Amino acid sequence: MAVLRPIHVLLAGKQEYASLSLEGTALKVKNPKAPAFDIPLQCVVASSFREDHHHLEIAYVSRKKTNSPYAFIKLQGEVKDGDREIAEEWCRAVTEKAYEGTSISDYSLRVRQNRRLKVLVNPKSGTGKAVKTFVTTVEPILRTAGCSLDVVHTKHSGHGREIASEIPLDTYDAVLIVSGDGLIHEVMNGFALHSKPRKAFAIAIAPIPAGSGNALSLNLLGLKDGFDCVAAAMNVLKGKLMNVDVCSFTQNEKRTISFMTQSVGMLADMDIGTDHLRWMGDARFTWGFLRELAKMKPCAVELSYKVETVDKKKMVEDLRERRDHPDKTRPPPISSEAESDDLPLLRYPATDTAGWTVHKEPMMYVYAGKGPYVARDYMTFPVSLPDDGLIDIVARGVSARKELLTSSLDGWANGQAYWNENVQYIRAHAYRIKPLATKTKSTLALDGEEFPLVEFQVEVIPRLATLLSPQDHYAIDFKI
Ligand SMILES: Nc1ncnc2c1ncn2[C@@H]1O[C@H](COP(=O)(O)OP(=O)(O)OP(=O)(O)O)[C@@H](O)[C@H]1O
Repeated sequence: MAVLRPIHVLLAGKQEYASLSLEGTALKVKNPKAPAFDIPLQCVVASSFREDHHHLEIAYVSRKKTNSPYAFIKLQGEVKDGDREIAEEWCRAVTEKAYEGTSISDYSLRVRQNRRLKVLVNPKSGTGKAVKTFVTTVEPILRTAGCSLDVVHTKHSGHGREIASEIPLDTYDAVLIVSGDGLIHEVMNGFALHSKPRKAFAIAIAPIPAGSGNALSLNLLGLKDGFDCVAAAMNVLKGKLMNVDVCSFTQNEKRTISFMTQSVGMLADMDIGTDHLRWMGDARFTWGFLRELAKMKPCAVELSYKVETVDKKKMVEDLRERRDHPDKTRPPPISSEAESDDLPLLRYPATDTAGWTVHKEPMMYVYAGKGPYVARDYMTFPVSLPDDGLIDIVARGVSARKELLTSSLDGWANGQAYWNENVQYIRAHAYRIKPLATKTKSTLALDGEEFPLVEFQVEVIPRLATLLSPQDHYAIDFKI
């Protein structure tokens, strides 16, 4: 493009003009008396020119070092006389290029600039810093990018569900959840109560990690960026729409949406038993695990499942295929036009038992879910796929305390516990849990929230929910 010849700018604090030029997928900034540097276009938030002050601004995010978190930076200066007549068009072209490629052609909902966002901030999540994090870190990025924001601070437990159940359709491009996984669970269950649930689920959800576990954020952004609110804000601006499976959890004929995990046994006790320690951040899970390890209490439940595969090598192969060939292996989106507005009926009524495998031996825990991470350092489902219509189940046999300790804490951090022979890893269409002993108190955790441990069934609703994601698969840090 002709206007994208280099532009010359006197940057703040400098004596000589720097040249800014677009080279490939980056803006190159060359200062006469300082090393040149690149700003990758994918990191550019906005580029603008104010004619009255001849002032140019490039807003972008960058890391100081390879492993440091992202920071939001504004490069500002006065445009040289002679370049001013092209400055406005130059900035517009740079911004346009910075948002190019953020749509994926076969997903009809195009990612747009200036997104319209409903923002839910939970003042009580995690270490209680959600409001401050949003105002100081996230909001400036979104406003600079020209997003429109409708911000609500949740006032009580259940408030997120109420808002989501009445959310107007065709008004927001995404719902931002400045909290942890609990508020995401609420919003999805609010969508399920909406008068047009399928259409509500088509509104993308984007997490801003301000909770303690932040599993969804880890699954979308990876271990390095999963707790980085600047990276999460960039996902809000540039993330692609990713359709993901959710689970339909039925207990006493009541249906609840579970987007992440269900657990019984020691891992549920570890999660629910440390809820009052949210101020500790995710260190609470390690503390809780050690506490449960001291008790070594197996859980007495019957697990039955409609299996797809138990072949661990095959599941790794499927993961590799999905990662290496996302376009070939991604199932087509479910067209909201062709479907009814309602949620699908259950495919597996309680009477359906043919072809189900039943497992009654004592176990330390049963953990089922979608998405590799359940918390930082806890990659429980390393081979999980977002949209295969299946749920991954981990059933941990009873073993010696020492073996459980060494294989778990180390093995979960990098997912290698997957290969442990005491870990049965099942990929299923649906499963059921029936408590066998009524005297031992046991816990059921659904997306990290406590539920009564009475009989329940889980089956997958394929690709019902929509997320914003930098890539259209989970961020996979599992060595395969
Ligand atoms: N104003 C409020 N007062 C009390 N509770 C609230 C309020 N707003 C939301 N909640 C509740 O706070 C709970 C905890 O939030 P959330 O799960 O998002 O954070 P977290 O537990 O710190 O993080 P994570 O689930 O990732 O570990 C949610 O279940 C939600 O219902």
